[in-house]
Formats: sequence, structure tokens, C-alpha cells
Amino acid sequence: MLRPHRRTMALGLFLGLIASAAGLATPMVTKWVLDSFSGGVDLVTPIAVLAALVVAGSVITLWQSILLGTLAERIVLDARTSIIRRYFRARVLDLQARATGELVTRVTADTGLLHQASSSIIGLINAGIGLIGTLVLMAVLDLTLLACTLGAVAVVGVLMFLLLPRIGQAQTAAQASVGNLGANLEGALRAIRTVKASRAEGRQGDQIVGNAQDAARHSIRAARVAAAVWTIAWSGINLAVILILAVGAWRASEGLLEVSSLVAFLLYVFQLMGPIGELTQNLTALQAGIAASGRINELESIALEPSSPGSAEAAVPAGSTEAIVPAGSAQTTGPASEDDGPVLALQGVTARYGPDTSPVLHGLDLEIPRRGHTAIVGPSGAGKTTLFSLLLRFLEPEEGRILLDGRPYTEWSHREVRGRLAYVEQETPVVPGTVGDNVRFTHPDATDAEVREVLRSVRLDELEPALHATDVSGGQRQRIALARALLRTPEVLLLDEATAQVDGLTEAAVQACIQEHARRGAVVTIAHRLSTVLDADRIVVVEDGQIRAQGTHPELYESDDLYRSLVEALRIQPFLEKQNLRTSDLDRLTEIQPTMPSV
Ligand SMILES: Nc1ncnc2c1ncn2[C@@H]1O[C@H](COP(=O)(O)OP(=O)(O)OP(=O)(O)O)[C@@H](O)[C@H]1O
Repeated sequence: MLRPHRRTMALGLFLGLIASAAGLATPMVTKWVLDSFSGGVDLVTPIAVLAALVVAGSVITLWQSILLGTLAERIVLDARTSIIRRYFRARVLDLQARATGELVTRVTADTGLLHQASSSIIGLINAGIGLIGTLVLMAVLDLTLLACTLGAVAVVGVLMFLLLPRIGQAQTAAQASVGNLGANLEGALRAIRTVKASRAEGRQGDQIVGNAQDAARHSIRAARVAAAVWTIAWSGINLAVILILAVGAWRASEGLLEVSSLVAFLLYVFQLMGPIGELTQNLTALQAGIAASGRINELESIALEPSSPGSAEAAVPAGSTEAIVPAGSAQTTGPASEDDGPVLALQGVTARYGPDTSPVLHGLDLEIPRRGHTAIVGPSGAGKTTLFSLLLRFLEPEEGRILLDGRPYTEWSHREVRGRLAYVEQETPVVPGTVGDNVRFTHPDATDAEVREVLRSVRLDELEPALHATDVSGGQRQRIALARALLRTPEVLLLDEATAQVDGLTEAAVQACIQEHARRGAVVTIAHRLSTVLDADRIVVVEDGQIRAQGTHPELYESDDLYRSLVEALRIQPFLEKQNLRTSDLDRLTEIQPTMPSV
């Protein structure tokens, strides 16, 4: 993380060294002042030098602080930028396998810890050089006193060496607790209605406060160790001062040491507090930073989606640069004509979610024609959503291949494939933002006229004047998502129907829209509603990751037991038979619905 800022670091280090040198020279110049004073010679020059040293030292220290403070913010920004970009380039399933709140804390909390740590390396070098410099100048003054000082420094050093790793361990544990806190809090807030309705506020609150308490406990442990380290350093130096004062006074009285040298030596001993304090602080910050960067680097295990065709199976390692291959350059096989053959085809596709899990789809063959409505039905867990994940390239097949316009997916980039599809997901069909933002989400350049037209087509005329609204109902949400998907007429519309019951009007509006769209392009729905199944031109029955049957409603109702039981579970057939209605009559029903007082 520091590497891109080498030059700033070098400048910071250089400034630090000058400041240290100015600091180191001060006691020597003080001795010069004292010697001049007792010798009765010119006092002005040494005092002017002393003042110049103090001023120069202060200015350089100021410059260095600003430089390193700015550097620290840049490093935090770099880390945040790279994590955010990584999240959006990551493979969907890898990202979804982790708790959202935890991913968020890595961007917000963990990167913050890099702030202090980033300048700690310079601080450490500065402090190390300051320490060595001070010891060398002490040696010049008096070797006996230096031996006393070294004894104290050695004891302090050993104790710090033993204690410092504990700070790192405590920090890592504290950050992990903050990660859990983020994950649990995000989950609980997202489900706040269920939490309240279940009267579980207390329990949820306690659990998350527990995470906060864990974080505090570990941080307090780190703070205590840091305080102990600091106290040891401080009292070690103070003991050294007393020892030096005693030994120095005795040596001065014996005539073995000048008083001015003793004063200078004591000034150096006091100055030792600086580098030792700096060493302690920087080592503590570095421990926290190493713990944080460990958690940040761990994110590199999230595999990225390849952005160029031909490398679909390979997870892209962190930091690699991928060339974007121009569309069409990889065109080597397949019928290129857009008007013949199916738009999408799966050939012998087997897929699984992890190396240790069993396949969810087994040798699946399916063709999606260029026009018309294909409904996918099947029991829960049959693999319907997995099929969509494959079409959208959230998941790659283990065996077999998927073709778009007769060309294998591996020859298209993810963006090219997704550019041909529109997708309405079941659970979270809208993104945060206004109605207008949502409708324009895929095509931000869409005009107001286009937005209004597509809203009218999904019968959301009432939202036309309210494009800036953010509060919408559940049924409106579905239609807003559909409007987004239908803006600029996609070639293939993938619609994962909401399982929650929507009102008749919403259902009718969605249905009419799908029918209209199916005349111009392909629509594939994961059907959870009676009307969707009945309206489809073709129905695909999926069971245990395989296609069990395909056909029209009457064909399948006649020939397939599973289909019949699925449809009967939807209770449509008895209703239709009793009312002597046909599927097409439903259209008429939905058309007259708006004028009926109640349905
Ligand atoms: N992200 C995942 N990681 C591991 N296994 C998964 C994942 N998603 C789905 N599965 C498993 O794959 C199988 C098929 O799931 P899928 O979601 O495709 O079924 P479905 O037909 O869409 O079911 P439903 O109608 O209930 O949504 C299930 O056994 C499920 O447990």
C-alpha cells in the first residue's frame, strides 16, 4: 500500500532525519554555550546557533507532519478505492457468500487503522536513527554513563519486545468483532420489520451490543498493554536518569567528568524519551495497521469476474490487468446470423456451487427461441434460479456450454452477454434511489419521454409525476423493476417472479407487458403465478436439476403428473373449469378489472 508513495515517503524520511539531527545537535550546542559562559568568551554565536537549530527543527517537523498526514489520508483513500472496485468486480456468488455488513466494515473501519500505521514506518526509522545518534553522542561525552544508559535501554527493549505482539493480537480480535458487529447490525436492520413483529428487539440488540462489547474488551486489552509498554519505557528512562545523576555527580566530584558534559549527557538522556516514545507509539500503530491490512489483503481471496472473453473459468488473481478484447474479435465459430436458431442455448450443462457440493444441474439441454414467452416451473430447489445464474454468468458451468447467438459464452465477455439480457430479480428488484433513478439504472442516458413511456407500458402512469419519489409500494416496486428491464427493449428478458401475492391489477399489468414484449423478443420467467404459466408459449418443467418435460399448458397438463400437481397447487385449473374459461379469457378479465369495483 505504501509502494506507490515511495517518493513522498523518502522526502518524509529525509525531513525526519534533518529534524533528528537538529534535535541531536542541541545538547552539544548547549554544552558549547555553557563552556563559553565559564570560559568568558563570545556567547552570541552559540546562542544564535541554538536558536537557529530550534527554529529549523520546528519548521521541518511541521512540514514533515503535514506531508505524512496527507500521505496517510491518501493511503486510506487508495485502500478504500481498491476494495470498493474489487467488490464490484467480484464474482457475485463469492461476494454473496459473505456477510454484507462485514464487507462494509472492511472498507470503513479497517482502512481507518491504516492512517496511523502508514507514517509509522518513517516514524520507526526516524526514532531508530534518533536513538542510535543519541547513543553515539553519549559515547562521545562519557562511556561509563553510556554503559548505565545502555543497561536501562536493554531492559526496556526486552520488555517491549515481549509485550508488543500482544497489542497486535488484541487489535486483530477487536477488528474481527467490529466485523461481526457490522454483519449482524446490517442483517438486523434490514429485517427490522420482522425483528419488531417478533418482539426480538431486545435479543437482537443484546447480541449486537455483545459484539460491540467484545470489540471494546479486545481494544481495552490492547490499550492496557500499550499503557504498560509506555510506562515501562518512561520509568526505565527515569531510573536511568537517577542512576546517571548519581554516577555522574560522583565522577564530576572526582574530576573525571566536566559538569557541562554531565548536563549535556542528562539532556541526551531526556531526549531519549523522544525516540523511545516514538518507537513505542509507532510499533503500536504498526501492529494495528498490520492487523488491518491482513484483513484487507484477505479480501483478495474473493475471486474476480474475468472481463475478457475466453477466460471464463479462471478467477482473475488480484492486481492483474486484463485486456478488454473488442467485441467480435473472438468470433471463430457458430452461426453468426442473428435471425436463425435460438438466442440462448444450454448444451449438456452441469453446474455446482462449490467443489465439495454435488451438482445442482445435471446435463441440462435447453433452447430459448428469439421470440415468445418461456415459463420455467418446478418444485422448490429444482434449480430454476441456478439456471438464471448461469445465463447471467453469476455461475459458470462445470461441463457443457451455453451459447448466445450460436457462439459459446466463453467467446463473449460478461458485459457483452449481460448487455443482451435484462433481468428482474425476485427479492430486491429496486436499487436505492428515486423511481427515475431506478428506471434509468441500465440506461442512464434515457430521456424523460422514454421513461414516461415505459412507465405507462407497465401501467405505472400514477408515478409519472413522481419520478423523484423514493417511497413506493411492493407492487409498484415490481413494476418499476420491470420498467427498468423493458426500457430500450432488451432481446431477452429474464424475470424471476415475486412469490409474494401481488394485487390483480399489478399482475394484469405485468402479464400484459410480458405478452407484448414476447411478440418482439424472448421472455423467460421463473413462474410462480397461475396467469404467467397459462400465458406462456412454452413451459419447461425442471426437477432435480434436469428438464423433466417441455410443452404447452394443455399438453403438459395432460401428460405430466408433476406439472399437473404444480398447477393444481396454484388452483387454477379447477377455477377455469368451473367457470368454463379458457386461458385467453383471463386477458379479457384483466382488461375489464379496472372498471370493476371489486374482484
Ligand atoms: N449460493 C448457493 N450456494 C450453494 N448452494 C446453493 C446456492 N444457491 C442455491 N443452492 C442450492 O442449489 C439447489 C437449487 O437451488 P435453486 O435456487 O436454483 O432452486 P430453485 O428451483 O430456484 O428454488 P426456489 O423455487 O425455492 O427458489 C438447492 O439445493 C440449493 O440449496
